[in-house]
Amino acid sequence: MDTETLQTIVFWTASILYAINGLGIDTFLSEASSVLSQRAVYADMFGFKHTLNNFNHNEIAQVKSRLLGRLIQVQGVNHLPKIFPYLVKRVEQSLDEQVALGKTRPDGISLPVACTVRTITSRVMGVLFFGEKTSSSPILADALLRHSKEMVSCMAAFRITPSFLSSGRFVHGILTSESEYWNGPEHLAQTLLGVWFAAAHQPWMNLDFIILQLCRRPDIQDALREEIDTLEGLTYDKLIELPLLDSFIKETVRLHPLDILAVRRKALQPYTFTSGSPHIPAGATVAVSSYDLMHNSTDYPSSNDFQPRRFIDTESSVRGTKFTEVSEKFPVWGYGSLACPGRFHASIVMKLVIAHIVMRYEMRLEDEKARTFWSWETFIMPYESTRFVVKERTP
Ligand code: HEM
Repeated sequence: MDTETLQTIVFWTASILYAINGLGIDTFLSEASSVLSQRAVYADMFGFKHTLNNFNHNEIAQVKSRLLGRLIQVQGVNHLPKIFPYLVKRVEQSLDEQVALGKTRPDGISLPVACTVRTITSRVMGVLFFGEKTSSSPILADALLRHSKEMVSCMAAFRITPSFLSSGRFVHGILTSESEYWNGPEHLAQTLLGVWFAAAHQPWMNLDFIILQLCRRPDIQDALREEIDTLEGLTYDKLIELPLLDSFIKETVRLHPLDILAVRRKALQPYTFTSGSPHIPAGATVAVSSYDLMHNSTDYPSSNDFQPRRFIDTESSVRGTKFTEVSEKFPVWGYGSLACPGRFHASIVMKLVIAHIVMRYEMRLEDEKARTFWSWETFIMPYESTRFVVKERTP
């Protein structure tokens, strides 16, 4: 794909999806702000309208519903340095647990990449969401781990279920017996689980691709060790500033985004952009091609090459930009006022997990030829069966 994909019209199973890069994300979002809904996209994608009552799935952008996001982004980030030591403890503990579950081989311990990073990420995020004590309950920890997996299964199921079967009354009636269930604390819990899904689902998949990259590149493992070794004691402030770690993560995510589209918005009414095109019918989804934006050869010279130091060394405009930065050149966090409020949480958890794994183990793929990812619609997903071998480093 290239930037000409702007006017690409992709016919999807039920709705029409337009990839619009030529307008620029700013124009696309500001011009059509009164008719485009982010929430309606996720409601369709995850089937919320079938399972959540009182959920205004066609909302455009109200201050009240953004409150949680604002809290995460402002208050949540302010608290990260204080929570950091508890996160470190949980990473160490869950890494030990996962390694103990691995298969011993003459050259190390073999572990499934996806299951290992998913479990560690979920355990660490659990501390952020529920505190050290509550999140250490094995029942809660397992339920949290299962939740995002089951959400993804529901998402796939609702995409293929005939609409009369997945209608709100049918499924909701079974789940709740049409009671007041969703109006009380359970409604609050459901909202929290919505944010939990946002937090638990994506970081582990990014980490999966990062571990695969590290396995293929022992030189990067060494370079990261050298960088982390320069720190005297791992603190939040020091970890977020490590340039190679940040650039390496950002480059891996640039080349392996989980979705080749970004900033998806559903048109609640028909809309024609002032330039005269494109015309978006009501019910269609509009998005930008993150693939094209992140392969643009002006910002990313030799854009298909993996360059772990790209954001440190390049002469292009992306030099010095950080993983957590929201930009048209890196739209994985979305864009504008609805951009992901949890990106600082995601970044610190990912950095902590990588730092601990590379400092304790050397790693490689169990089978160099194993398939590592598959795609579904516009999504790219890690294979569950890919394994890596970790070997304890000698100090
Ligand atoms: C690598 C990990 C993550 C990625 C790639 C990611 C990406 C995104 C994207 C693309 C959006 C939609 C933005 C838009 O449509 O413009 C979003 C929304 C959101 N994310 Fe994340 N996210 C990640 C981790 C997290 C974490 C750890 C949290 C919570 C601590 C979180 C909480 C949220 C919430 C609450 C929203 C909805 C915001 C709103 O509607 O105002 N995300 N995320």
